[in-house]
Amino acid sequence: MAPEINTQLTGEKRAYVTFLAGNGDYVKGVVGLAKGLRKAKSKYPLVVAVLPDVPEDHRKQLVEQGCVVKEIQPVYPPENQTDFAMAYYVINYSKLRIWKFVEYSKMIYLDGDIQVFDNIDHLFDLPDGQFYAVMDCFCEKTWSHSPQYKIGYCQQCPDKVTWLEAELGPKPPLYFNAGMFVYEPNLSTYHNLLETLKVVPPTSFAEQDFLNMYFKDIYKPIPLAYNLVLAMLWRHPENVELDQVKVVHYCAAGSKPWRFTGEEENMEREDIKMLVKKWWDIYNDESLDYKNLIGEQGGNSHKKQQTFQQFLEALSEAGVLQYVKAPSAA
Ligand SMILES: O=c1ccn([C@@H]2O[C@H](COP(=O)(O)OP(=O)(O)O)[C@@H](O)[C@H]2O)c(=O)[nH]1
Ligand SMILES: OC[C@H]1O[C@H](O[C@@H]2[C@@H](O)[C@H](O)[C@@H](O)[C@H](O)[C@@H]2O)[C@H](O)[C@@H](O)[C@H]1O
Ligand SMILES: [Mn+2]
Repeated sequence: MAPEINTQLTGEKRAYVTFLAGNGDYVKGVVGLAKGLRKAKSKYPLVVAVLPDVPEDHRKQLVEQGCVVKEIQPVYPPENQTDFAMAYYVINYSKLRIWKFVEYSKMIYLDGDIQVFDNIDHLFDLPDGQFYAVMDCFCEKTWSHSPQYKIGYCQQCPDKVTWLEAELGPKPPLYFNAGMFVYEPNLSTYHNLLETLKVVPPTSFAEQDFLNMYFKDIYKPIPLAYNLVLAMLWRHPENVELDQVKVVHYCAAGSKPWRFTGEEENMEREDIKMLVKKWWDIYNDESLDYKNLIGEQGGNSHKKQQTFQQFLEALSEAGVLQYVKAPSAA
């Protein structure tokens, strides 16, 4: 499809956004995500917030896949001795920079290890003023540091083990997985996030814990179909309707499709192997490459689009209209 101007005359600009750090293989995840959003016929672009260490050729790949690449500076937590659940989680605080993308009124954040298999554009129409995300699960070993894990309590099955308020204090508020969320960029929120971060001691799940603390009063759970944390398949199968799942989050140890070996625990499961194949089918589908879709439209509509873009630029310069020149659906 031709690159659409992501313009709504109401000034409501929307986009998906992901985060890329390092010169490693996560870029494959982001390319896969860009192609998955295109296959799901999303009408919004994919913005990629890249750290300075993302090499030029990775950035070029993303632009060639129709992504809007925006460089951000890292965000570090205060000096700490925290034993993060994964040592590399410390770079995930940089995700906080996406709150300053105020040229967009609403964004959906997706980790680079997420794939969108069905259109979820309707989530942009959720009421403003809330923070939407899917509830996480506390049953994996990555949670072994937590009181929840120690007593076998999980919000996914709150009646299985009673939370003993007398012993443990108040039950923890609902907790979301920070691999996917619907939010509104806002400069004062952005500055307040960074100021608050300076005085909050870091904890195991880094920015995920921080975001849960920060947004706990406006957090609204959305169905698991919008962010299937793979561990749910073996921890809470009764909560999963796999054929209804729209978004899959390859966060379980050993499940990243681009480095999948099938050797880690649970990776021999047929549903995991099916989901990894589904990811590869999109990644390898050349018909989903941005350049091939533009080619299909033929040059003339591309020419028309360029003229239209010049027209919009003129309106924008005149201050009549704000628009973001962006390809559609990444
Ligand atoms: O080396 C890295 C590690 C992480 N990420 C980004 O940070 C996100 C969060 O990390 P990850 O998904 O590995 O955490 P998990 O969801 O597996 O706990 C990734 O999806 C990527 O978007 C990245 O770009 N490079
Ligand atoms: O930096 C902390 C990360 O914490 C989260 O991942 C965790 C969490 O989901 C645990 O509940 C699982 O047990 C674990 O496997 C998984 O990696 C987010 O997915 C990621 O985006 C990022 O915020
Ligand atoms: Mn992830």
